[in-house]
This record gives sequence, structure tokens and C-alpha cells, in this order.
Amino acid sequence: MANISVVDISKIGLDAGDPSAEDLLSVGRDIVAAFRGSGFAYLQGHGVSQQLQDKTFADAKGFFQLSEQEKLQYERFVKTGFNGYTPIGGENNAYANEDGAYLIDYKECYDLHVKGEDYPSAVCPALGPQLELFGSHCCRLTERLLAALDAALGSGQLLTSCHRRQLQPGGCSEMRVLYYPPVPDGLPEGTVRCGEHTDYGTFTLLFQDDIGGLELLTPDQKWEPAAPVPGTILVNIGDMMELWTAGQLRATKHRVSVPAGERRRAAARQSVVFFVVPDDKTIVAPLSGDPSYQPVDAGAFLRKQFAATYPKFSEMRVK
Ligand SMILES: O=C(O)CCC(=O)C(=O)O
Ligand SMILES: [Fe+2]
Repeated sequence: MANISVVDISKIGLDAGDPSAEDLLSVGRDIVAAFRGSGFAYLQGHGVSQQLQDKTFADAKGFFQLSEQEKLQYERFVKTGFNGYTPIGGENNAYANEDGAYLIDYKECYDLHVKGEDYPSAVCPALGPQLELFGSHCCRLTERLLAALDAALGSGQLLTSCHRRQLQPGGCSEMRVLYYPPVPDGLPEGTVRCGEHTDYGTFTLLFQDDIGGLELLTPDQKWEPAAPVPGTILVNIGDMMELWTAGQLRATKHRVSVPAGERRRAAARQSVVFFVVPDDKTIVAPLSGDPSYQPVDAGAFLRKQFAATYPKFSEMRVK
């Protein structure tokens, strides 16, 4: 089991009133301390209700259990724009096995990036509105987490202000529901559910079911499980936060492997991910002013990563 700290954020969680500056600072310091260890933290006392999570998982499952033909009517970057369905093999974190064979991620997902567009209303009316609702809770929590990080990192309101458009009331940074189908025999050696990668944005909120398989790469290059801890959200640093902190907080590599054992391979896995990404055109550079890092345009970086992992992104027909 990876060494990931549990941080109690109830003083700034959604069940707390408006957090005081003192609470933001103390919780922010705890989160930063946890991030320094592993780049990950389990957040307890977040206030995103279990009922809301369960309904979101159930609605997502309802969508993924539709026929491939129904889901492909909403294929992301092909039939739709930034919102939509990605089938198995549609997004891959480029990696190869020992024979040099290129492997695909054995996963499906549905993304909601732009509110109100291209929802799969004809085949799964519940999904779009439910993701909007879930996203709005994640946005409110994210606002508090950004304020806490601003306080702990001494960055004034810089982080908060770089996410303003993403976090407008009811807005969605990038909600993604993932479905990892049962793993059949006969896939190429080394196939995993989600290949190793870092996340591209500021940080990521991850809700996972109890199947397991998520692993992170430790500083001594070992893969260790980031097992689900009931009642918590797992949060991890993305590439933009690593740059803002000049590498003091690391975007840790992670992947979703196929758990050993027949029963686990036969079980589908679900997760819900909320990628917090800076507003488009944000120029990210170390808060400390460290000149040894090149500033990066966060939106351009995101598109570059999409182009590298999504074969269909570069030929996007729907703009
Ligand atoms: O499904 C998971 O547990 C992790 C997924 C992930 O890392 C991602 O979508 O970036
Ligand atoms: Fe990830």
C-alpha cells in the first residue's frame, strides 16, 4: 500500500459554513504536507454526500451498459466536441510492453467538459444532469481547496483567480466517469486498465469503487496500490501544480492495473474523476519566480496532451 496521508478537511468541507482564513491556512498546510510525501492525499470530511456519489455511479453504469452502437452516437471528438463517449482504445497513454507492442487502455469513459452540450439525452437522460449536479459540488469543494492551497503556498489569490471561469456557479472543470469492463483473457501481455501517466492540470479529485487497481509510482520506482478508503476523496497533483511549485510538489505517475485473480478480472470497475484545470490562456510559471522553468500556456498544454493520447482529437470533425 502506498504511503498516502489521510487529511481531515471538515473545517473547510461542504458541510462547514464559510471557512475562516485561519481554517483555510491550517487545512491547506496539512494538504501540502501530504502532497509533499506522495503527490496524493485522501481527503476526509469533504461533504460530497455518499448518496450523490452513489447516484452518479449508478447513472454512469446505466450509460455504459447500453449497446456500443448507442454509446458511439456520442463519440467524443467524432460525433460530439469535448463532451462525449470514448470507447476502449479511444484514449491511450502511449506505452509499450516488453515486445515493444503498443498497448491500449482497457477502459471506456464519458466526459462532461462544457455544460449543456451534446448530452446523451436520447439514450440516457439522467447522465448529463447528474454529472452537472455532481460537478457543481466538486466545483464548490475545489474553490475551497484552491483557497486553502493559496493560503498555504503564500500565493495570495493567484490559484483561485486562475480557475475562475472553470469554477463559475454550476460550471464543470472536467468531469469524467470511467468504466473498466471485465478483462477478457488473451489481451497482449502488459495490458492495463489505464496506462501510466500524470494528470495534466492543477489537481484531480478521484472517487473510486471498492474493486481497486489504482497504483502510484513511488520515488524508488515501485508501483504501489492507492487502495480505496471509504468516505474519502483521493486527490493528486497534476503537471500545472508541479510547475507552479517548481517541482516541490510532484505530479506522481499512476495507472490502473488489472487486479490478480479470476473474480477481480471478471468484475467491472468504476471511478469518477474531476480534473481541475486552469482557465484557458493561463500562463503557468513557478510561484517562487524560479527562472529555470519555462512558463507554460495551460490550455495549449492540455491540447498537446489530447493530441498525443487521443487519435481522434487531431482529426476532430466537430469543433
Ligand atoms: O480510474 C482511476 O482510478 C484513475 C483514472 C485516472 O488516473 C485518470 O483518468 O486520469
Ligand atoms: Fe490520472
